[in-house]
Amino acid sequence: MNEEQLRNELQNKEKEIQRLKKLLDESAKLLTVPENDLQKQKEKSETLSKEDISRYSRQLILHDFGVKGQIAVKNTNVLIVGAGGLGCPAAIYLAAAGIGRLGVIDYDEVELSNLHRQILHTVDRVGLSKSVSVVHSCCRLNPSTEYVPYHLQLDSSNALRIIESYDIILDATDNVATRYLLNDACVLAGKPLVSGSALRFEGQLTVYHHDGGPCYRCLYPQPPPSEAVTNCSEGGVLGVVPGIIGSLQALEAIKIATGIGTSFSQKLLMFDALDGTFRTVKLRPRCKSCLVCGENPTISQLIDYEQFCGAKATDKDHKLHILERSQRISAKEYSEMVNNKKPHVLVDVRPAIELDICQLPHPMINIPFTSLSRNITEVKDQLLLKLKELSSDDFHNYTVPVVCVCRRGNDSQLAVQQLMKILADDKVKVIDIKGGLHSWSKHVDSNFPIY
Ligand SMILES: Nc1ncnc2c1ncn2[C@@H]1O[C@H](COP(=O)(O)OP(=O)(O)OP(=O)(O)O)[C@@H](O)[C@H]1O
Ligand SMILES: [Zn+2]
Repeated sequence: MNEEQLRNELQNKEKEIQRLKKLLDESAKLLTVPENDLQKQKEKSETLSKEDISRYSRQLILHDFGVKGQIAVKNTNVLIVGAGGLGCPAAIYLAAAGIGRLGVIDYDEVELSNLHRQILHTVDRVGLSKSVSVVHSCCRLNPSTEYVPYHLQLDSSNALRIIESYDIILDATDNVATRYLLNDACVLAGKPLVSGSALRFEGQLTVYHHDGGPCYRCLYPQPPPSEAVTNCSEGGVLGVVPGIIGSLQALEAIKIATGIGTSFSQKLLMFDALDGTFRTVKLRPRCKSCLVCGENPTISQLIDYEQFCGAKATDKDHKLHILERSQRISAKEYSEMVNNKKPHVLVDVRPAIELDICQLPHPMINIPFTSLSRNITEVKDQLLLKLKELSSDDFHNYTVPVVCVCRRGNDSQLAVQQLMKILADDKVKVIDIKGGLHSWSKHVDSNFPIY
C-alpha cells in the first residue's frame, strides 16, 4: 500500500469509529424503554381512562365500534413477525389504535436501503435492531401500549412459546420458510394469522386459519421451488405498496379483535399499484386432508421449515458457491487486471435498469442473466466478435478472458456456467468476480455505491 492508500484507509477507519460511537449512543437511548414496563402482564380492562377517552375519541364515536370496540382493542395482544416494509405500517397503526400489547420480532438490523419503505426506522438507527427501533417509534406515538421487542429469528424452537402470549399474529416477513412456520404454529396454537406480501408494484392480503377458513397449507400444500421465489432485494418494491398492505394488516387485526365487519378469511385481496385497482378473489375452503388443520392432521409439532422449503428463512448471506476456484477472481484481483490494462471482455449480467445505478470503471457488454438462455446464439456471436477484436493470437485462439459481474456474485456464477457451455469449444476462459459489485465496494473502492 502506498502512502495515499494508507491515508485513505485510515480516514475510512476513523469514519467507521465515529459511526460506531454514534450507534452506541443511539442504542443506549433506545434501550431506555423500561424493562419492567415491557414485561408487565396487563390485566383485562373493563373501562377506559380519561386519557383513553380523549385519545381515541374519534373512533369511540363510531357506530359499531364505540367504547366496546376500544376496550376489545385494549385487551388484545398482537404479534408482528417482521419489522420491515409491512411490519412498520402495521405496527404504527396498531399502536395508534391502542392495542394492548404489541410484540415485534425481527432478527435484522436497520440498513439505509430499508428506509424508503420501513418508515419507523431512521437514519441514526442504521445498524440497530429493527424490532427495538419499531418499538421505540411506536412508544413515542402511544406510550400506553405494552411493547415487547424480540431481536431474534422466529424458528421452530421458539415460535410456539412466543405466539402463546398473543391473540392475533401478523406475518410481515419475506420468505416462504417463515410463512409455513407461522402457519403451522398458528394452527397448532389456535391463532388467526393475518398475512401480507408486497413486491414491485403489487401487494396481497389474506387471513388464514380464522372463522373456519383455510390455512396456508390448505392452499399451498407444497412449497414453491426456491428459484421461483423473489424478494424485495432482488425484485424491488415501490415503498408505498407495503405501506398500504401493512396498514390493511393492522385493519384486519382490529376487525378480528373487535368482531366488526367481515375479515379476509378465505378471500385474497390483490392490489395493483400501477392500475390503482383492488381485486378480491374467493379462495378454496379449508382442505379436509390438510396435514396441519385437516381431519387427520399428521403435523402435530413444528418441523424443519428450511429443509421442507429447500430455502433459508432469511434472505441474508444467500451465497452460491458453484464454480471452481480457478473460475473466480476476487474484486482486488480484478482491479489489478484493470490497472494493468490486461485485455478482457467484461460482461455485466445485471438487468439493464440497474446499470444506471453504478458500473465498474471498464467498458462492458450488458447481457442480463434473465435473458441469457433465450438469446444464447446472439450472445455467442457477440462475444466471439469482441474476443477476436481483443485477442492478440490468430483467429482460433482467444487469449483474453470473459469476466462476468453482477451485484452480489450469484447470477455471475450462473452466467459463467451458461457461457462455458457455448464457449468451451472455442477454449475461451470465462470467470466471475467473487462477491460482485458489493465486494468491489468493500475491498476496492469504498465510494462505489452499493444497493
Ligand atoms: N423468521 C424470521 N424471524 C424474524 N424476522 C424475520 C424472519 N423472516 C423474515 N424476517 C424479517 O422480516 C422483514 C421483512 O421485511 P422486508 O422484506 O421489508 O425487509 P428486508 O428483508 O430488510 O428487505 P431487503 O430485502 O430490501 O433487504 C425483515 O426485516 C426480516 O429480517
Ligand atoms: Zn390447512
